[in-house]
Amino acid sequence: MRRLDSRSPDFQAQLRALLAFETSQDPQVDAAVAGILAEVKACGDAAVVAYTNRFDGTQAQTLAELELSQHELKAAFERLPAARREALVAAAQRVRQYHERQRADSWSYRDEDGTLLGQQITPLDRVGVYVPGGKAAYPSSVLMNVLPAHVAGVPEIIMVVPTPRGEKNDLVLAAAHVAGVTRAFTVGGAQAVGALAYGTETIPQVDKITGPGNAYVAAAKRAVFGIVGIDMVAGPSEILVICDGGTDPDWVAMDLFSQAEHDEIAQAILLCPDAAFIERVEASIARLLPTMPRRAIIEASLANRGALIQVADLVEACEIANYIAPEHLELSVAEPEAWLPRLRHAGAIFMGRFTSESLGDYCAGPNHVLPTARTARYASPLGVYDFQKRTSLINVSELGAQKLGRIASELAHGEGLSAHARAAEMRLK
Ligand SMILES: NC(=O)c1ccc[n+]([C@@H]2O[C@H](COP(=O)([O-])OP(=O)(O)OC[C@H]3O[C@@H](n4cnc5c(N)ncnc54)[C@H](O)[C@@H]3O)[C@@H](O)[C@H]2O)c1
Ligand SMILES: N[C@H](CO)Cc1c[nH]c[nH+]1
Ligand SMILES: [Zn+2]
Repeated sequence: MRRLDSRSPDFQAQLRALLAFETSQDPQVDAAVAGILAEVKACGDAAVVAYTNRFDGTQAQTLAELELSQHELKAAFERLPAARREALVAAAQRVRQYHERQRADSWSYRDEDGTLLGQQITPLDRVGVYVPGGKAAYPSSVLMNVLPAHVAGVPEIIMVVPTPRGEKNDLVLAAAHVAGVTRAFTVGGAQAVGALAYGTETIPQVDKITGPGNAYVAAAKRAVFGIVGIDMVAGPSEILVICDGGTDPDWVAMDLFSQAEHDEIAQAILLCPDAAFIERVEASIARLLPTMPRRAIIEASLANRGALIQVADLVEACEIANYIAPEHLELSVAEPEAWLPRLRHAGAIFMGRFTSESLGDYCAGPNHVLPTARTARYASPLGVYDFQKRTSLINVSELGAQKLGRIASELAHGEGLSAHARAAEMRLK
C-alpha cells in the first residue's frame, strides 16, 4: 500500500493521480451497453431473456419464468435461520425510522394580496430498483433502495436482481419481502435497466431507476437518463479514515479492508498526523490480511488505489478530506464533533472510534447508497427525496392579478412576447 506525505513537493500531483477515476466511461462498455439497450427497446422480453441466459448462465424461455412471486419472497423469509431473520427485520426497522424523518410535506403561504404560492409534494408513480448480484448478493441494498421509496409513498416498486446460474439468494428475496416490493424479476445488467426504462411485454416501464451496479449497469443508467430519472451513477466503494492516532490500529486496518473487499478498484485511504501510528496500521494490515477470505480482492484494491497519508495535523486532514469528497468518511478521533464543522464534502461521516463504516452499510439507519468518485462535492445520499417530486402551486387573487399583471406585462414586452403580455393585461381592471 503506498505511503504519501503531504509535505512532499509533489503531493498534490500524487493525490490527483490517486483519485483519478472516471465511472463507466469505458468506450467498450458504452458500446456493448448501447447494443443491449437498442435490442431491449426493439425486441422487449425476448432480448431480456436472451441476454440474461447469455450473461447469467440461465436457461429461461420466457421472462415470466424470471419473475419472483410474492409467495416465493415470503417463503425465503420464512426459511431464514431465526437470527438472520431478526437481524433483517431490525435493520429494516432502523432504516425505515431514519428515512421517515426525510419525508417532505407540501407547503403554501398567501402573500399580502391573498395570492397562494406553494409546493405540492407527490411520490413518483412507479420506480425500478436495481439490486446488484453478479459477484455478490446485496440484501442490504434491497432495504436501502426500497424502504425510502415506500416512505415516500411510491405505490409500485419493481425490483430487478441478477441471479447468476439461476441461483437465488434467500436473504435478497427475504429482504424484498420485508421491504415490500410490488414485483421482482431475476434479471440484471444493462438488459434489466433497459427493460425498466422502455418497458417490455412483462416488465412495466418505470419513472425512475435507482440502485448501484457494475460498469454495465452504470453505463446503462447513464444512457437511459432522460427517458427515466436516475438517482446517481455509483462507482466503486470508497473509505477515507481520518485518525488522530488514538484508535486501535487493528480497527483502522479492518475498516480500510471493509470497503477494499468490495472490489479490486475500491479505494481505502488513511489520513493521520502520527507517523508511528501509520506504521502500526501497516503492521496490522500485514498481520490481518492473510486471515481475510477476500484477501485477493483486498490486496488488489489496497495496491491499486489505497494510500496511507501522513498529514501535518488534523486541520490539514480535514482540508484534504474536503478535496477527496469521499463516499464514506470515518472521523476516528477523540472529539469528532469538534472537527465536524470543518468537513463539507462526504457522502456519510462516521463519527468517533466506535462508529465503523460497516454499521452504516447494514443497520445504523442512514442510506448506504452514496455519492462516489468525488461527486459528494455536489450530490447527496439516496433518500426519500429521490422518490418524491415537487410541483409549484400558484393561485393568484383578483387583487394579485393587478399587481403581477403590470409587472409581467412590462417584462413580456421587454422580451417581445406579446401573447404573454396580453394574457396578463386582459386580467387588469
Ligand atoms: N454503492 C453501493 O451502495 C453499492 C452497494 C452494493 C454493491 N455495490 C457495487 O455494485 C457492483 C456490483 O457489481 P456485480 O458485477 O457484482 O453485479 P451487477 O448486478 O451490477 O452486474 C451483474 C450483471 O452485469 C452484466 N454483465 C456482466 N458481464 C457483462 C459483459 N461482459 N457484458 C455485458 N453485461 C455484463 C450481466 O448482465 C450481469 O447480470 C460492485 O462494484 C459493488 O461494489 C455498490
Ligand atoms: N459499502 C457499500 C456501499 O459503498 C454498501 C454495502 C452493501 N453491503 C456491504 N456494503
Ligand atoms: Zn460495504
